[in-house]
Amino acid sequence: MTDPLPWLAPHRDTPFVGEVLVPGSKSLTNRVLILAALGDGPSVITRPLGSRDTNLMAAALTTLGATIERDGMTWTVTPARSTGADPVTVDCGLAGTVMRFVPLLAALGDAPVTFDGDEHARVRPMATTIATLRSLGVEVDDGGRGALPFTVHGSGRVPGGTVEVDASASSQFVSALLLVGARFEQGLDLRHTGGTLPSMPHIEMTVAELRRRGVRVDTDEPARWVVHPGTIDALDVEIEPDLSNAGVFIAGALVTGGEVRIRSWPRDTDQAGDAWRDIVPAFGGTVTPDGADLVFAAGPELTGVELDLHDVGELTPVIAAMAALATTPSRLTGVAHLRGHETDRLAALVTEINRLGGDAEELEDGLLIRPRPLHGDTFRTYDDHRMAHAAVVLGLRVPDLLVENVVTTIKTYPNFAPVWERLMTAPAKV
Ligand SMILES: O=C(O)C1=C[C@@H](OP(=O)(O)O)[C@@H](O)[C@H](O)C1
Ligand SMILES: C=C(OP(=O)(O)O)C(=O)O
Repeated sequence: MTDPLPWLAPHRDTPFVGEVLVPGSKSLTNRVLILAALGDGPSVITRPLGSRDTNLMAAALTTLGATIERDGMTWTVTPARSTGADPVTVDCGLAGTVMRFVPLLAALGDAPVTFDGDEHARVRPMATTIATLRSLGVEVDDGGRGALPFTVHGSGRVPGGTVEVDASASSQFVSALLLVGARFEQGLDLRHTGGTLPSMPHIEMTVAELRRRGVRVDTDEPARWVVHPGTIDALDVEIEPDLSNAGVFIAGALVTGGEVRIRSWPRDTDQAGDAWRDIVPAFGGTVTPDGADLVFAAGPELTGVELDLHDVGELTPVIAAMAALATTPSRLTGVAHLRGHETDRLAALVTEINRLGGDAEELEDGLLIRPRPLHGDTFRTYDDHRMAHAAVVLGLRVPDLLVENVVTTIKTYPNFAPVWERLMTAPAKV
């Protein structure tokens, strides 16, 4: 879905003071959907995220034989009784979790499954998925491209055992294997062999969700995971609010000198977005628990930051927007792998911040941002929801900023633009 007309981002000269309950977590919803589809009985998911990425995941699992009944904010997932053998196609859109996780499930079935996605999905790193499947003895026809589209020819069983992956381009290659490892005949003994491993909280989330469903996962050695073969228990769960997406509202409060209450912030969570509790003080702001909520408030000055974002790379675009509006320079490192995200986020952020008159520079593994007065222009979003989030944060302080294709935010946040407009155009509270 694309918007033909650029959207004028709300701008304000007064502090934004408000509260928001963000929709459910993408990463949790898509893991819980997969584990429910592999479970030993039906599972009920409450407050799932209903966005493009999770709808694509639900459609993919349905294509592979699961049944998903939706009743408002409750989805009931019944695993496939038996999979057919007729060829089927899965649309991955631009969703990393669909393109990396679902091919491993396809390997467990009998039907040839062809995976494809958006134009840009065809350049996202997928060679590790293809190599992994082949090392597990699964036939993959990729026409020699090492990328989407490709067809997985499952044979109904995967012996499993020892597997080595280089997941330096994405933690999702590890999570994909862990999610299905218990269903391999010998389980899985997985080692990451690459130099760096990004997004560790996302891998920890995968392990935690497996353990909650009775799967034995040993993590005694760094970069090694042993998943014991066995069943995956069905489990009814409620999905936590998406803390990464909460970041755009937190940034809105910080760049306007205001305050935002994020409702129902989970006290104990595996989400990468929990890192906002540490990032906000680095920008000079404060974080105060209040009942089930967290209140994030601006400090006297929005100071620049030196942050290694290796573990929480998906927060980078919004942090970069805040950095461009700060009073001192910022250095963001540890995120070379962002070049393989929805777009090359390092190049995109430099181009778009500098289009507004900013001074951003690409580093080998991150960004250097020196604040400068910015002017309005059309901020390109490259079909990347988080580039749109960066744009609207900048628009709060930069007049006449137009956001190209703001609707791209439906990837992880239905209705984002109207919600943002309503909150950000509300009168200042006194
Ligand atoms: O497993 C997941 O749910 C995710 C893992 C991370 O991917 P990378 O390790 O590729 O950054 C993250 O950035 C992405 O938004 C979601
Ligand atoms: C990198 C992201 O998404 P994906 O799951 O498509 O990799 C993201 O949401 O920032």
